[in-house]
Amino acid sequence: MADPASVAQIIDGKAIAKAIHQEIAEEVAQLKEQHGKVPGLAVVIVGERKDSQTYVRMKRKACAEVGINSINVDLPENISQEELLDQVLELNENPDVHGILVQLPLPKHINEEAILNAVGLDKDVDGFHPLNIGKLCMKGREPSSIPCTPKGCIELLKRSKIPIEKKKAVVVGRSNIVGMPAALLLMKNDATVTVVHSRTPEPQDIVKEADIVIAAAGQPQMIKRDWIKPGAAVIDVGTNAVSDPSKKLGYRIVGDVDFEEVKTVAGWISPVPGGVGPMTIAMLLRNTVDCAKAAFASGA
Ligand SMILES: Nc1nc2c(c(=O)[nH]1)N[C@@H](CN(C=O)c1ccc(C(=O)N[C@@H](CCC(=O)O)C(=O)O)cc1)CN2
Repeated sequence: MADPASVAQIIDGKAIAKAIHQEIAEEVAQLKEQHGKVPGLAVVIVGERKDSQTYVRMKRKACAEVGINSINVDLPENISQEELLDQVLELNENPDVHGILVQLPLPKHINEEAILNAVGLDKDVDGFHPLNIGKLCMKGREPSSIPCTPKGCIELLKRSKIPIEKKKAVVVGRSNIVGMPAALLLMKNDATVTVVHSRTPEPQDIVKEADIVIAAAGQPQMIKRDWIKPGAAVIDVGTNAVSDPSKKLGYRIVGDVDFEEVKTVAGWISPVPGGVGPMTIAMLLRNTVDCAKAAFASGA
């Protein structure tokens, strides 16, 4: 039985995201008053993947709730590379669109890199354009947008008053959309950062040294109690569906962290669901409003 005195503080991502939605709704109302127009986000989805459909529905609903105009672009699975590219180029030219989000993953026959490179820098609300990622790598450079999930992780730490500067941070996973940019962002915030991945020998020995752990490996409940330094902050990015016949859908979502075990040793822990996921969407709204503000300021 866990000692209740040693149970971690739960980082309530849902509540933090709700507060951010409220802040954004107020900003959008002000923009409408000042400029007579609201930010517009094009949410592009290709195909029928159930998980992507769910995330896109959540993004469109969040836009509606805060007053952002969501421009829905639903495309068939068999769309060609050229047709998709044309859609993105058209959105780049549309003055009512301030942000373009192409839901990932794309079908296998589409060259993801070519599509993400085509999103205009000033509308890159996902922060996946190579120039934005390049600027994230460099000292003294500011990307126009920062990828939503890693930005959400940092926001969770900051709003929970967890110090980052001078701390040892370990990122588990090196994906383009989470692990790699999360490591860069932690470094920008003056943490000392190590990345462990599927080819790292004995990753638990490295994770055990961390004051801050960002788990983004895509491996259900991989991180156990004995991987974690007592008092560490553990941010779980995993969204893994595991079979659970007792659930209506036949599965449930778990993170990369064994929550029940790790909460008995960590100082802070973000749950799944209700941790980083809602922050991904809150940061998308944030990036959209920031892109719109830059466009309005430039007279667009
Ligand atoms: N273009 C992009 N594609 C993808 C991104 C992204 O940032 N940009 N990230 C992921 C998926 N994702 C957003 O698209 C995302 C994942 C999870 C959640 C979320 O709120 N999850 C809930 C649980 C939901 C459930 O029960 O299924 C939670 O954690 O509480 C939001 C967004 C891949 N693609």
